[in-house]
Amino acid sequence: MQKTAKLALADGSVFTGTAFGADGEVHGEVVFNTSMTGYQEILTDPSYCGQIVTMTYPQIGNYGIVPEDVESSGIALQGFIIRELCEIPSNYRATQTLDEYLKAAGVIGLQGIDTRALVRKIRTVGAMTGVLSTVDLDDESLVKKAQSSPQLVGQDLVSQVIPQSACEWEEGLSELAQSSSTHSFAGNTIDTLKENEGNTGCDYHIVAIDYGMKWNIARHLKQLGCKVTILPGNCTAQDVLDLNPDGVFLSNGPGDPEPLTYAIETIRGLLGKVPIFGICLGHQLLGLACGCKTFKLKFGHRGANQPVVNQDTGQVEITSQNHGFAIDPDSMPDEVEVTHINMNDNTVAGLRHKTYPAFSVQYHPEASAGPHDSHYLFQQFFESIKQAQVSS
Ligand SMILES: NC(=O)CC[C@H](N)C(=O)O
Repeated sequence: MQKTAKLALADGSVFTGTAFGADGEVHGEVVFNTSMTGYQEILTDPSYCGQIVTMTYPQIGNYGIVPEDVESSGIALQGFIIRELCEIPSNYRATQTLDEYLKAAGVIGLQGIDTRALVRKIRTVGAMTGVLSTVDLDDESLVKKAQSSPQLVGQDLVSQVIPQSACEWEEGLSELAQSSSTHSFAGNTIDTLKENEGNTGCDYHIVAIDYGMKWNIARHLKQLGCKVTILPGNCTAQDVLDLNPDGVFLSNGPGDPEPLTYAIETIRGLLGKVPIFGICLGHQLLGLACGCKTFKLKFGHRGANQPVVNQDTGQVEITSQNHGFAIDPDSMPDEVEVTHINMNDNTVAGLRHKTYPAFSVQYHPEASAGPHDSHYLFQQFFESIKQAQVSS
């Protein structure tokens, strides 16, 4: 029997559809993702903590759930909204349907609403707080709850998703990921790249500071030959330096970067002492540590086809993105320069410190899901480590 679920937004609108996944009630910032594939990677990306995610692609669930494709140990997002659930997936790798997966994880799903109308509203009004419920179906009550639920700005959501302790990361890319990555390396496999380009990270010890890291980043670093030590996002600069790393990686993560003063302080303590590479939240935190400011975008960038232009080469990369905040270019101190720009709205998509070996991007070179155009950034990180070692 079909069960009703409702989404109410803080602006007073209510969307009524059919429930799938778990029962209950949640609140969160309602955002949308335009990727045609990758719902499993989106569900398990810890950066969505505190958010209710709507997919714009009309049918979701077609290839089921594959245990080895997860980006973290669980689902951090609050709720999942789609136009239509595919109930009979077709994929030899799948072990579960999307419905079964969300039920087991206790995550509420809503299907059968006009997701295009919802996305147009978010684009017009901006990302809003919403309440998703299968238990309270009273419109007025739900709208009131949406209006009184906390906003995402100003909250520290990282503390909800960071690992409890340090660990060594041992997993490389899956065989399938390795073979599909070959396209993006101009016909080279990762192994031939290692042989041809010499030191592509082999033997480097990378400390990855985990603010809610997508596992495919660690898989890439491992696959490229690094020893990868993961430290929780609340570590100190001394914790990192005690491990004597060759390079430090700053991960993606959820929510507003500005309240994360402990992370910003740690990065300040590392700048100039060790080469740094940051992705997404890691990029925003590096910027803040260098003296930049961040601001909230109207509705963010979440999808797998965001065009970014590299200011050094003039080349355009098609990138995977998931963020709601960005670096304010007017706040940049002289020591920092913009390296990449998002071509949809000219926001800052990459930066570099002019004197210290430290750079970062607002998007996801590890893809998962998405194109592999930006994989070269891992090589760039290794190059900056090599140069730092030569000149020291
Ligand atoms: N994927 C991420 O790291 C997201 C960064 C940050 N939480 C934002 O929304 O902008």
